[in-house]
Amino acid sequence: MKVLAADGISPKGIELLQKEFEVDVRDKISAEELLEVIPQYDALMVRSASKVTAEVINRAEKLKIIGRAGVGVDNIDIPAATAKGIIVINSPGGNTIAATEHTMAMMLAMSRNIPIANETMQKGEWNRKQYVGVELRNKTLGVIGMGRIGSGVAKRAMAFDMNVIAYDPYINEDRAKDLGVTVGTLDDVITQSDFITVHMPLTPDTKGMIGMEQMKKMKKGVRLVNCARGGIIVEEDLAEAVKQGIVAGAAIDVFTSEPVGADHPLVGVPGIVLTPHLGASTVEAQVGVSLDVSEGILAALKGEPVATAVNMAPVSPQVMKVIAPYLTLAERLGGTVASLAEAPVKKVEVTYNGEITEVNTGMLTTAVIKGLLNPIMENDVNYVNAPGLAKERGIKVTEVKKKEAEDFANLITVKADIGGGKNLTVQGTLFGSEARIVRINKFRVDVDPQARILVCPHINKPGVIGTIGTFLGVHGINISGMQVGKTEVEGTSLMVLTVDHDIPASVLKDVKGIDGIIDAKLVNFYAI
Ligand SMILES: NC(=O)c1ccc[n+]([C@@H]2O[C@H](COP(=O)([O-])OP(=O)(O)OC[C@H]3O[C@@H](n4cnc5c(N)ncnc54)[C@H](O)[C@@H]3O)[C@@H](O)[C@H]2O)c1
Ligand SMILES: O=C(O)CC[C@@H](O)C(=O)O
Repeated sequence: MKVLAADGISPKGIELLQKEFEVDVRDKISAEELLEVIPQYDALMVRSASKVTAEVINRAEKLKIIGRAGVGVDNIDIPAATAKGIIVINSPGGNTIAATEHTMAMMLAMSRNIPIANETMQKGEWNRKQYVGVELRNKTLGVIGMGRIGSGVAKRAMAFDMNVIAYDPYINEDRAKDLGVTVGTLDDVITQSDFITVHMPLTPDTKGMIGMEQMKKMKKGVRLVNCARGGIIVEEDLAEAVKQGIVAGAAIDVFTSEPVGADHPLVGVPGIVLTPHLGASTVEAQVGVSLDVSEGILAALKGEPVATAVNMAPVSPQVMKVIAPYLTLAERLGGTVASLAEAPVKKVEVTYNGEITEVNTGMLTTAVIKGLLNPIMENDVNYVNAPGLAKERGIKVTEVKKKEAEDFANLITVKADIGGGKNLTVQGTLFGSEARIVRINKFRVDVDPQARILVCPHINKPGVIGTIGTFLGVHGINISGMQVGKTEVEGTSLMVLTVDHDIPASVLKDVKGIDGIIDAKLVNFYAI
């Protein structure tokens, strides 16, 4: 498999990927070049420079995952990726400290005139009177967006003896109070703050949130900081407000359109400090984000779920710890159902019993659907596209949770409605860390869902098992394991043979013709 690492990704993550995959590193790649080369790649890693548009995504032929070495995924067309079943991951925390510290650096640099003082001194000037600054102590800092970076900035600002007032419509008020932050409305922040810093993504709600109208309501001498996304503060309005003295100063790291040239409205305005999107540019953060996305890409290319996928329901690390051991089992139960079903599955009910019901099992249900669809779909089915594909095919999926354990501490039951009043049920559990299928329809079994299994309901009479063994042997198919159902149902039993070789359709047809064999279905776990 091939990975393209664009935009100057730190070598640490690339080294990790190179152990398993071929990695092409293109620190600078134009939009045209990206379009041209994308069909070759299974995974793409970018920072903020490359725009992964719908056109790039639709041109991709093998792409399975896009890794954003950073937080903001606004340079990736997520709906286009989701529609194609491409996982998009980011590094939600890898550069938090870097961006937090950059915000503090910008706030201090702006309030103490450091950039201009340095610039003039480098020219041999000694201007002490001209560059008198203001202190942070006892000032009110308004934080808009109290997520990872906003909270980090608030905490640090309090160490500078600032009062912090925050606005975030989705804020966890208890956490804000624990931090010692006052929670207010947007208007409170705008009218009461001496410094205002924004830390939210660029969305239709946040775009242009701070323009001339808001700036005119602000305290005289207010200073603004934007290390989040260009466009949250209207650039032309900010330039004008600083020129007119409505706003005393600004420190801006991010821009509506990057890179920025000398013609940008904020360039050359005295009182405005600019940096070229350096918020995440520390050695530590670049190593962090590079490792985060590389680990995600490694997992995704092995078909494992990635907790940092942004186009899937988020799964917390705590929940992931509980459900991770069951993912393969769930997928194999789905695959077993697909292989045993005589007709298209119309409905799937996944029932969870036992302790596992205490966490969100949504991802396990997706794993069941992934396993159910993978053997029958041309294209790869993954955690991103499985729910949508099931819906497209009219398969209704429901989840049931029963806290009480049955015979096993935890049990997953997949019941499929295959129409005509017929159902198919497969149950599985974990014995330690080992997956086991413990029931197929009414038959109690103990099957290791590995390699290939041949599932044969048969009449419980002498000679049937021997005949099938000899028949497969004649066709060069070795049996490496065998299980006969522990229950007999109306004179029938279930035989599950682990076979070392694929069974051609013609041989399978003949197996079905053996006296006493009711049916024979191959479950090939390599294809699930
Ligand atoms: N300059 C850089 O290099 C750099 C580096 C890292 C992150 N960032 C950017 O910083 C921003 C914040 O990153 P984070 O990691 O703290 O994200 P986060 O997801 O932890 O926090 C974002 C916060 O914004 C809040 N929010 C959303 N809509 C809002 C609205 N309408 N009004 C107020 N608050 C709103 C959310 O509730 C959330 O708490 C992102 O845009 C990210 O891309 C920039
Ligand atoms: O890649 C970068 O350096 C910028 C990253 C930053 O904007 C982010 O959203 O994480």
